[in-house]
Amino acid sequence: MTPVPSGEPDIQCEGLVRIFAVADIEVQALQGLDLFVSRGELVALVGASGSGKSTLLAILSGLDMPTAGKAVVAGRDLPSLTSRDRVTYRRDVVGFVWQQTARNLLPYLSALENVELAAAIGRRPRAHERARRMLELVGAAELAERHPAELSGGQQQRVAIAVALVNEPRVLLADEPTGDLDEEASVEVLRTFERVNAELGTTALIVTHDPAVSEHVQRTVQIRDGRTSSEVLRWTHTDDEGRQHAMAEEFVVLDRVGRMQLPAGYMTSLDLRDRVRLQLQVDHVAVRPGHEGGASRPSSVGEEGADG
Ligand SMILES: Nc1ncnc2c1ncn2[C@@H]1O[C@H](COP(=O)(O)OP(=O)(O)OP(=O)(O)O)[C@@H](O)[C@H]1O
Repeated sequence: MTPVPSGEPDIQCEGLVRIFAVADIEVQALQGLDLFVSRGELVALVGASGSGKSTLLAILSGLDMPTAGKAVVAGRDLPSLTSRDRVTYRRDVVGFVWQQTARNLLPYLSALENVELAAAIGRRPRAHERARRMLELVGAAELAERHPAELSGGQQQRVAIAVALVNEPRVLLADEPTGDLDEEASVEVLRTFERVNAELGTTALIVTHDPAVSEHVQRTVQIRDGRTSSEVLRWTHTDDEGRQHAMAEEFVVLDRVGRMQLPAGYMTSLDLRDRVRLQLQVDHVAVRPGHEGGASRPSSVGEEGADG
């Protein structure tokens, strides 16, 4: 596989399309999705049920192939990987944490044995020491000898993070890792993601419905109808007196050809539908309903400014 060029984002999706054919019907699960995640970033992906989150994760984890578009993870061009490359990719490049704890851990092995087994499959030397170190990192050192049935849901997910990271993957993918947990356990698991991201610098993408996630990540990306629609960026601002303030701002995602998604609430409140009028102002673009004042008249080719 090709070496990773430095400075490239760890996850690059451009114009990603995934169409499922069910009987005579085609379902467009991803409709030209763009997503870039830099090396070492911790990003949450949120979106309504059916918006395409799991489809994206299946592609990024090497389980599914896109119908069209670009998907590059840690320098690996996913659509062009052979089935053999795919095995190496899944073993060495990406780690996973799934919602269902049973999918993450083997029930008849202790926490430590689960992590050791993953290290052995990854053919890593000193599997035992590595596994112990990983359990320490996720705050589960004292749980090493317990079997999954003897651990709470949150503890199981922390051990699952140790399993996912023991082979030092470049990218960690998590699908609803807090989906089955109560609020307290969710926070504990999200803090663990923050800690491993800070200490190991692993790039992480967490798919979630959990509204608490945004406080634990640098960026929350919203996906709607198979495309990224908005992003919330978070940062810490230090004022003149040295006090630190948590800041957040939401942006709408604009792709390279100028497409964006208006928030559903804006469309409803101004009854924006079918077509709209755009007007270029000095420092912004105005969007107005296209169906007022005889507006539904189609503008002729070459007519400047649909606002007339
Ligand atoms: N194997 C499949 N065959 C047919 N349609 C599929 C398949 N997988 C997903 N879809 C469809 O693609 C769309 C996106 O589904 P996906 O599971 O990616 O959404 P999601 O955002 O992960 O939803 P949820 O939050 O409920 O898990 C949906 O309309 C879904 O019905």
